[in-house]
Formats: sequence, C-alpha cells, structure tokens
Amino acid sequence: MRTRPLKVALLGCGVVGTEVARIMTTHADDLAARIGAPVELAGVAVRRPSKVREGIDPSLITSDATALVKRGDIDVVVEVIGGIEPARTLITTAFEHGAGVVSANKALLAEDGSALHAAAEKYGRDLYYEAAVAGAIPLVRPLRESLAGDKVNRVLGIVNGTTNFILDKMDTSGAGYSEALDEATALGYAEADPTADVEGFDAAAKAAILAGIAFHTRVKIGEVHREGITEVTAADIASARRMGCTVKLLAICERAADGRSVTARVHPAMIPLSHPLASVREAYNAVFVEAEAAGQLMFYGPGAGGSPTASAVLGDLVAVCRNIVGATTGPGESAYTRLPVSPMGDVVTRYHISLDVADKPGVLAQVATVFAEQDVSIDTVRQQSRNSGSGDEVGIEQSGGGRRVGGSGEASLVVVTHRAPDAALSGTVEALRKLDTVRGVASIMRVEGE
Ligand SMILES: NC(=O)C1=CN([C@@H]2O[C@H](COP(=O)(O)OP(=O)(O)OC[C@H]3O[C@@H](n4cnc5c(N)ncnc54)[C@H](OP(=O)(O)O)[C@@H]3O)[C@@H](O)[C@H]2O)C=CC1
Ligand SMILES: N[C@@H](CC=O)C(=O)O
Repeated sequence: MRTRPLKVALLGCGVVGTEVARIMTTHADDLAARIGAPVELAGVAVRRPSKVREGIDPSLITSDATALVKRGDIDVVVEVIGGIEPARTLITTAFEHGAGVVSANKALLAEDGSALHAAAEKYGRDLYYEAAVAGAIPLVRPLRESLAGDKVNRVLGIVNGTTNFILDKMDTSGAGYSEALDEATALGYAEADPTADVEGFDAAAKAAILAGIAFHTRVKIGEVHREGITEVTAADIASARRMGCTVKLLAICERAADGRSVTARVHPAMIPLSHPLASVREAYNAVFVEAEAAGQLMFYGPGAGGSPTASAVLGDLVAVCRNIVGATTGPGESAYTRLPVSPMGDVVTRYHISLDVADKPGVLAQVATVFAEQDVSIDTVRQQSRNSGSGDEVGIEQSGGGRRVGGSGEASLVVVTHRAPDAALSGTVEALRKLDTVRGVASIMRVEGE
C-alpha cells in the first residue's frame, strides 16, 4: 500500500457533495484498501463558506474553487457544483494542473462533453461521470466498458427521478402536480431549478450522454427532441389507465437500422402496465438497453438523492484513484465517430390523440379521412359524449375504423394510431385543427413499449 495519501478537492458541498464528504470520512479505511492508498479530503469549495457544514473540518472550506484546483498537489477533483460555469473552467483547470476529474454534472457533459474529453486526453487524465446519468445505477461504465464489444441499438428508460415521482404520485394517489413537485424538491431529488426536471432538460442531458456512449458518437443536448411533463393532465393519466397503460417520461435513444444515424428524444409516453418500466415507482430510474449479442438488459435503482448519487461518485473516485496508483488512465474517447442525429420527424411510433369534436353525423368520417390522407393508420377510436352527463362512453369503435356517431353537442374522440412517422402525425394534427368540426386537440401522447 502506498503511504502518501491521494488528495481530493471537493467542489460543491450541497445535496450530493455533503454525502460524498461523509462517506469519504466514514469509509476511509475501506476506500484506502480498495485503492491501495489512503485518500484525503484536501479542500472543499462552496459558494457560502460561512455556512456550518456538519462533519467537515472548517479549515478545509474555501470560496475560491479556482485556487483549490490550481494548488498543484491535488490528485482528483470531484465536481458536484452543477451548471456550465464555473464548472467547465474548473474541470479544465484541474486537468491542466495534473488532476483526474469525477463529475456528476450532466448539464455540462451533455453541452460540452467533447471538449472535456479532449482536455482529459490532452493532459493524460481521467474524466469519470457515472453519477451524471441515473444516480446510483451503474450505467455509464457498463455501456462504456462492459458492452464495448457488443453493438447497442436502443436505450429506453426513465432517467429523471423528480418527474417519475410526480407522475407516480399523480397516478397512484391523485396528488396535484404542484404538491408532488414540492415533495420531490424537499426530498432532494429536484435540480436547484426544477424547470430542468419538469421541462425535460435534465432527462435530455442524460439522453445525450447515453446516446453518445451507447452508439460511440457525440450527441449534444440541443440535438435531443425534448418535451416535459408540464402539459400532462389528470385526464391523460385517466385515459392511459383506460387503455391499460400508465404515463412515464421516457428517454429513448435509437440507432437507425442502417447504422448511419441515431435519434434521441425525451417525452411523456403511455406504456402498457405489463411493461417493466410501468412498475418503476417514486424517484426510481430504470433503463433498458438492447444490444445485438447481449439481448435486453435492464438497469434499475435509485436515480436521485444525495446518498445514491454519492455512491456513484465514490465508485468513480475509487476507479480514478486506482488508475493513478497504477500509473494508467481509464478508457479514452478517441474511438468515437460522429453519426448524424436524425430529426424527430423521422421517428416512427404510435400515438394517442384526444380531440374535442362536434357530436354530429359525419364527424368521425371527416377525422378518419384526415388520418388516411396523411397515411397514418388508425388502430382504435373511442368516442365519449359530453351530453351523457355521467361522462360514460356512448360509442366505442372497433379496431380498424367502423363508425358510430350519435347525438348532438360536443364529444371527445380518442384516436390511437398504428406506428407512423412523427412528421406524418404532425401533418395530421395540423389538418385536424383546420376542420370546423374539431373544436380542439386536447392532447397528443406517444405510446411506447408494446
Ligand atoms: N441531487 C441529485 O439527486 C443529483 C444531482 N446530480 C448532479 O450533482 C451536481 C450537484 O447537485 P446537488 O448536490 O443536488 O446541488 P446543490 O445545489 O445541492 O449543491 C451545489 C453546491 O455547489 C456549491 N456551489 C455553487 N456555486 C459554486 C461556485 N461558484 N463555487 C463553489 N461552489 C459552488 C454550493 O455552495 P453552497 O452550499 O454554499 O450553496 C453547493 O454546495 C449537479 O451537477 C447535479 O445535476 C446528479 C445526480 C443526482
Ligand atoms: N433532478 C434529477 C437528479 C438526478 O439526476 C432527477 O430528478 O433525476
């Protein structure tokens, strides 16, 4: 065992950083045994140095993160500040000054991963970021290392704990959206600005990282199609239930059949209750990986929160420290080639469309014609009259398109399609909006996982 301790600079001591510092202290002997050298917390950079931080030697705390990473004796920098700047400059400076880096910062990796990897390679240092995707779940290293000899074609998962928590609460306990969000924030799942969670930015960043590692390419967050959960209503959730489905925010990354391009998208979707992702509750995450030789793999576990995320950070810290002790580095990024990211219009899937229509003869025929003109095949149609008082269904159409319309006034028409390109669906919706008899498009949701 080497006796000189490896020195670690911790940048950020919030939800995640506090737990990283605690585990480094309480598990110091175990970490030393696994690494082959003791590790020492050499400094902790925060924004508010006067705040009392339980369990942390006050003499280690500084507000000058730059000076800490430039000290010259730091072996590993753990960045758990978040955001783009100053995190990006601090990580690059760490490489320049000879340190390896562990980061949980998905926003930065999805925005500028290429440049960070290039800087790590230039200075011969490690950049590890297991905690950036799906909290405690080992996913980055299995994709980057264990599956490096296979060909991954699809990654589909729930990668944001906050939104899964909110949708789960809305579904199972009938909680309101705001109430569920407040609870997720109090539990430390949500980002500093929860807009990143509920508008899908956090999941989109994770999708960009996953697509990059899975397909050995580079995908930036701006290339990921993104829709959040703010428009998901109790009616959508009830409608999903009627179809034997539940609503989840999914991240889906796919390699095209010809292998020449990829797609990456994040949006709410209905999935059948029989699908394993349907039973992923609260802030848990789960990711399906489909690889040519391995088949289907599922990764499941806590996707957010201080302690689970710190577990992933500590795993990376051990790996980077081991590499330093062994005078080596982890897998580099030079084998990556850039595949184009296809637009959302090329994605083929099924849709659940809820329309408010005039409840009179001929409406269903008009609506069906629009779908046919756009070459979008209808699977099922369900009509619910607004005049029935109780809200009971008054007409159920069979698969494939028979017609039954009656009464007058307004009705709600729910159309579920067969698989069709997203561009064709957009064209259909645009044409539907122009029909006099269509009073509004209440919701559009993709149906996945069948
Ligand atoms: N929370 C979670 O469940 C997960 C978080 N992550 C990622 O981990 C990272 C950290 O998240 P989290 O711990 O929740 O964030 P917090 O907001 O709880 O903590 C951020 C920390 O960074 C410090 N900080 C902010 N700006 C600066 C600065 N300019 N210089 C020095 N320190 C600064 C803050 O200081 P101060 O304490 O003084 O305010 C605080 O200690 C993010 O990238 C996040 O996306 C990843 C997976 C899960
Ligand atoms: N806000 C994120 C935290 C982990 O990445 C989430 O809710 O999943």
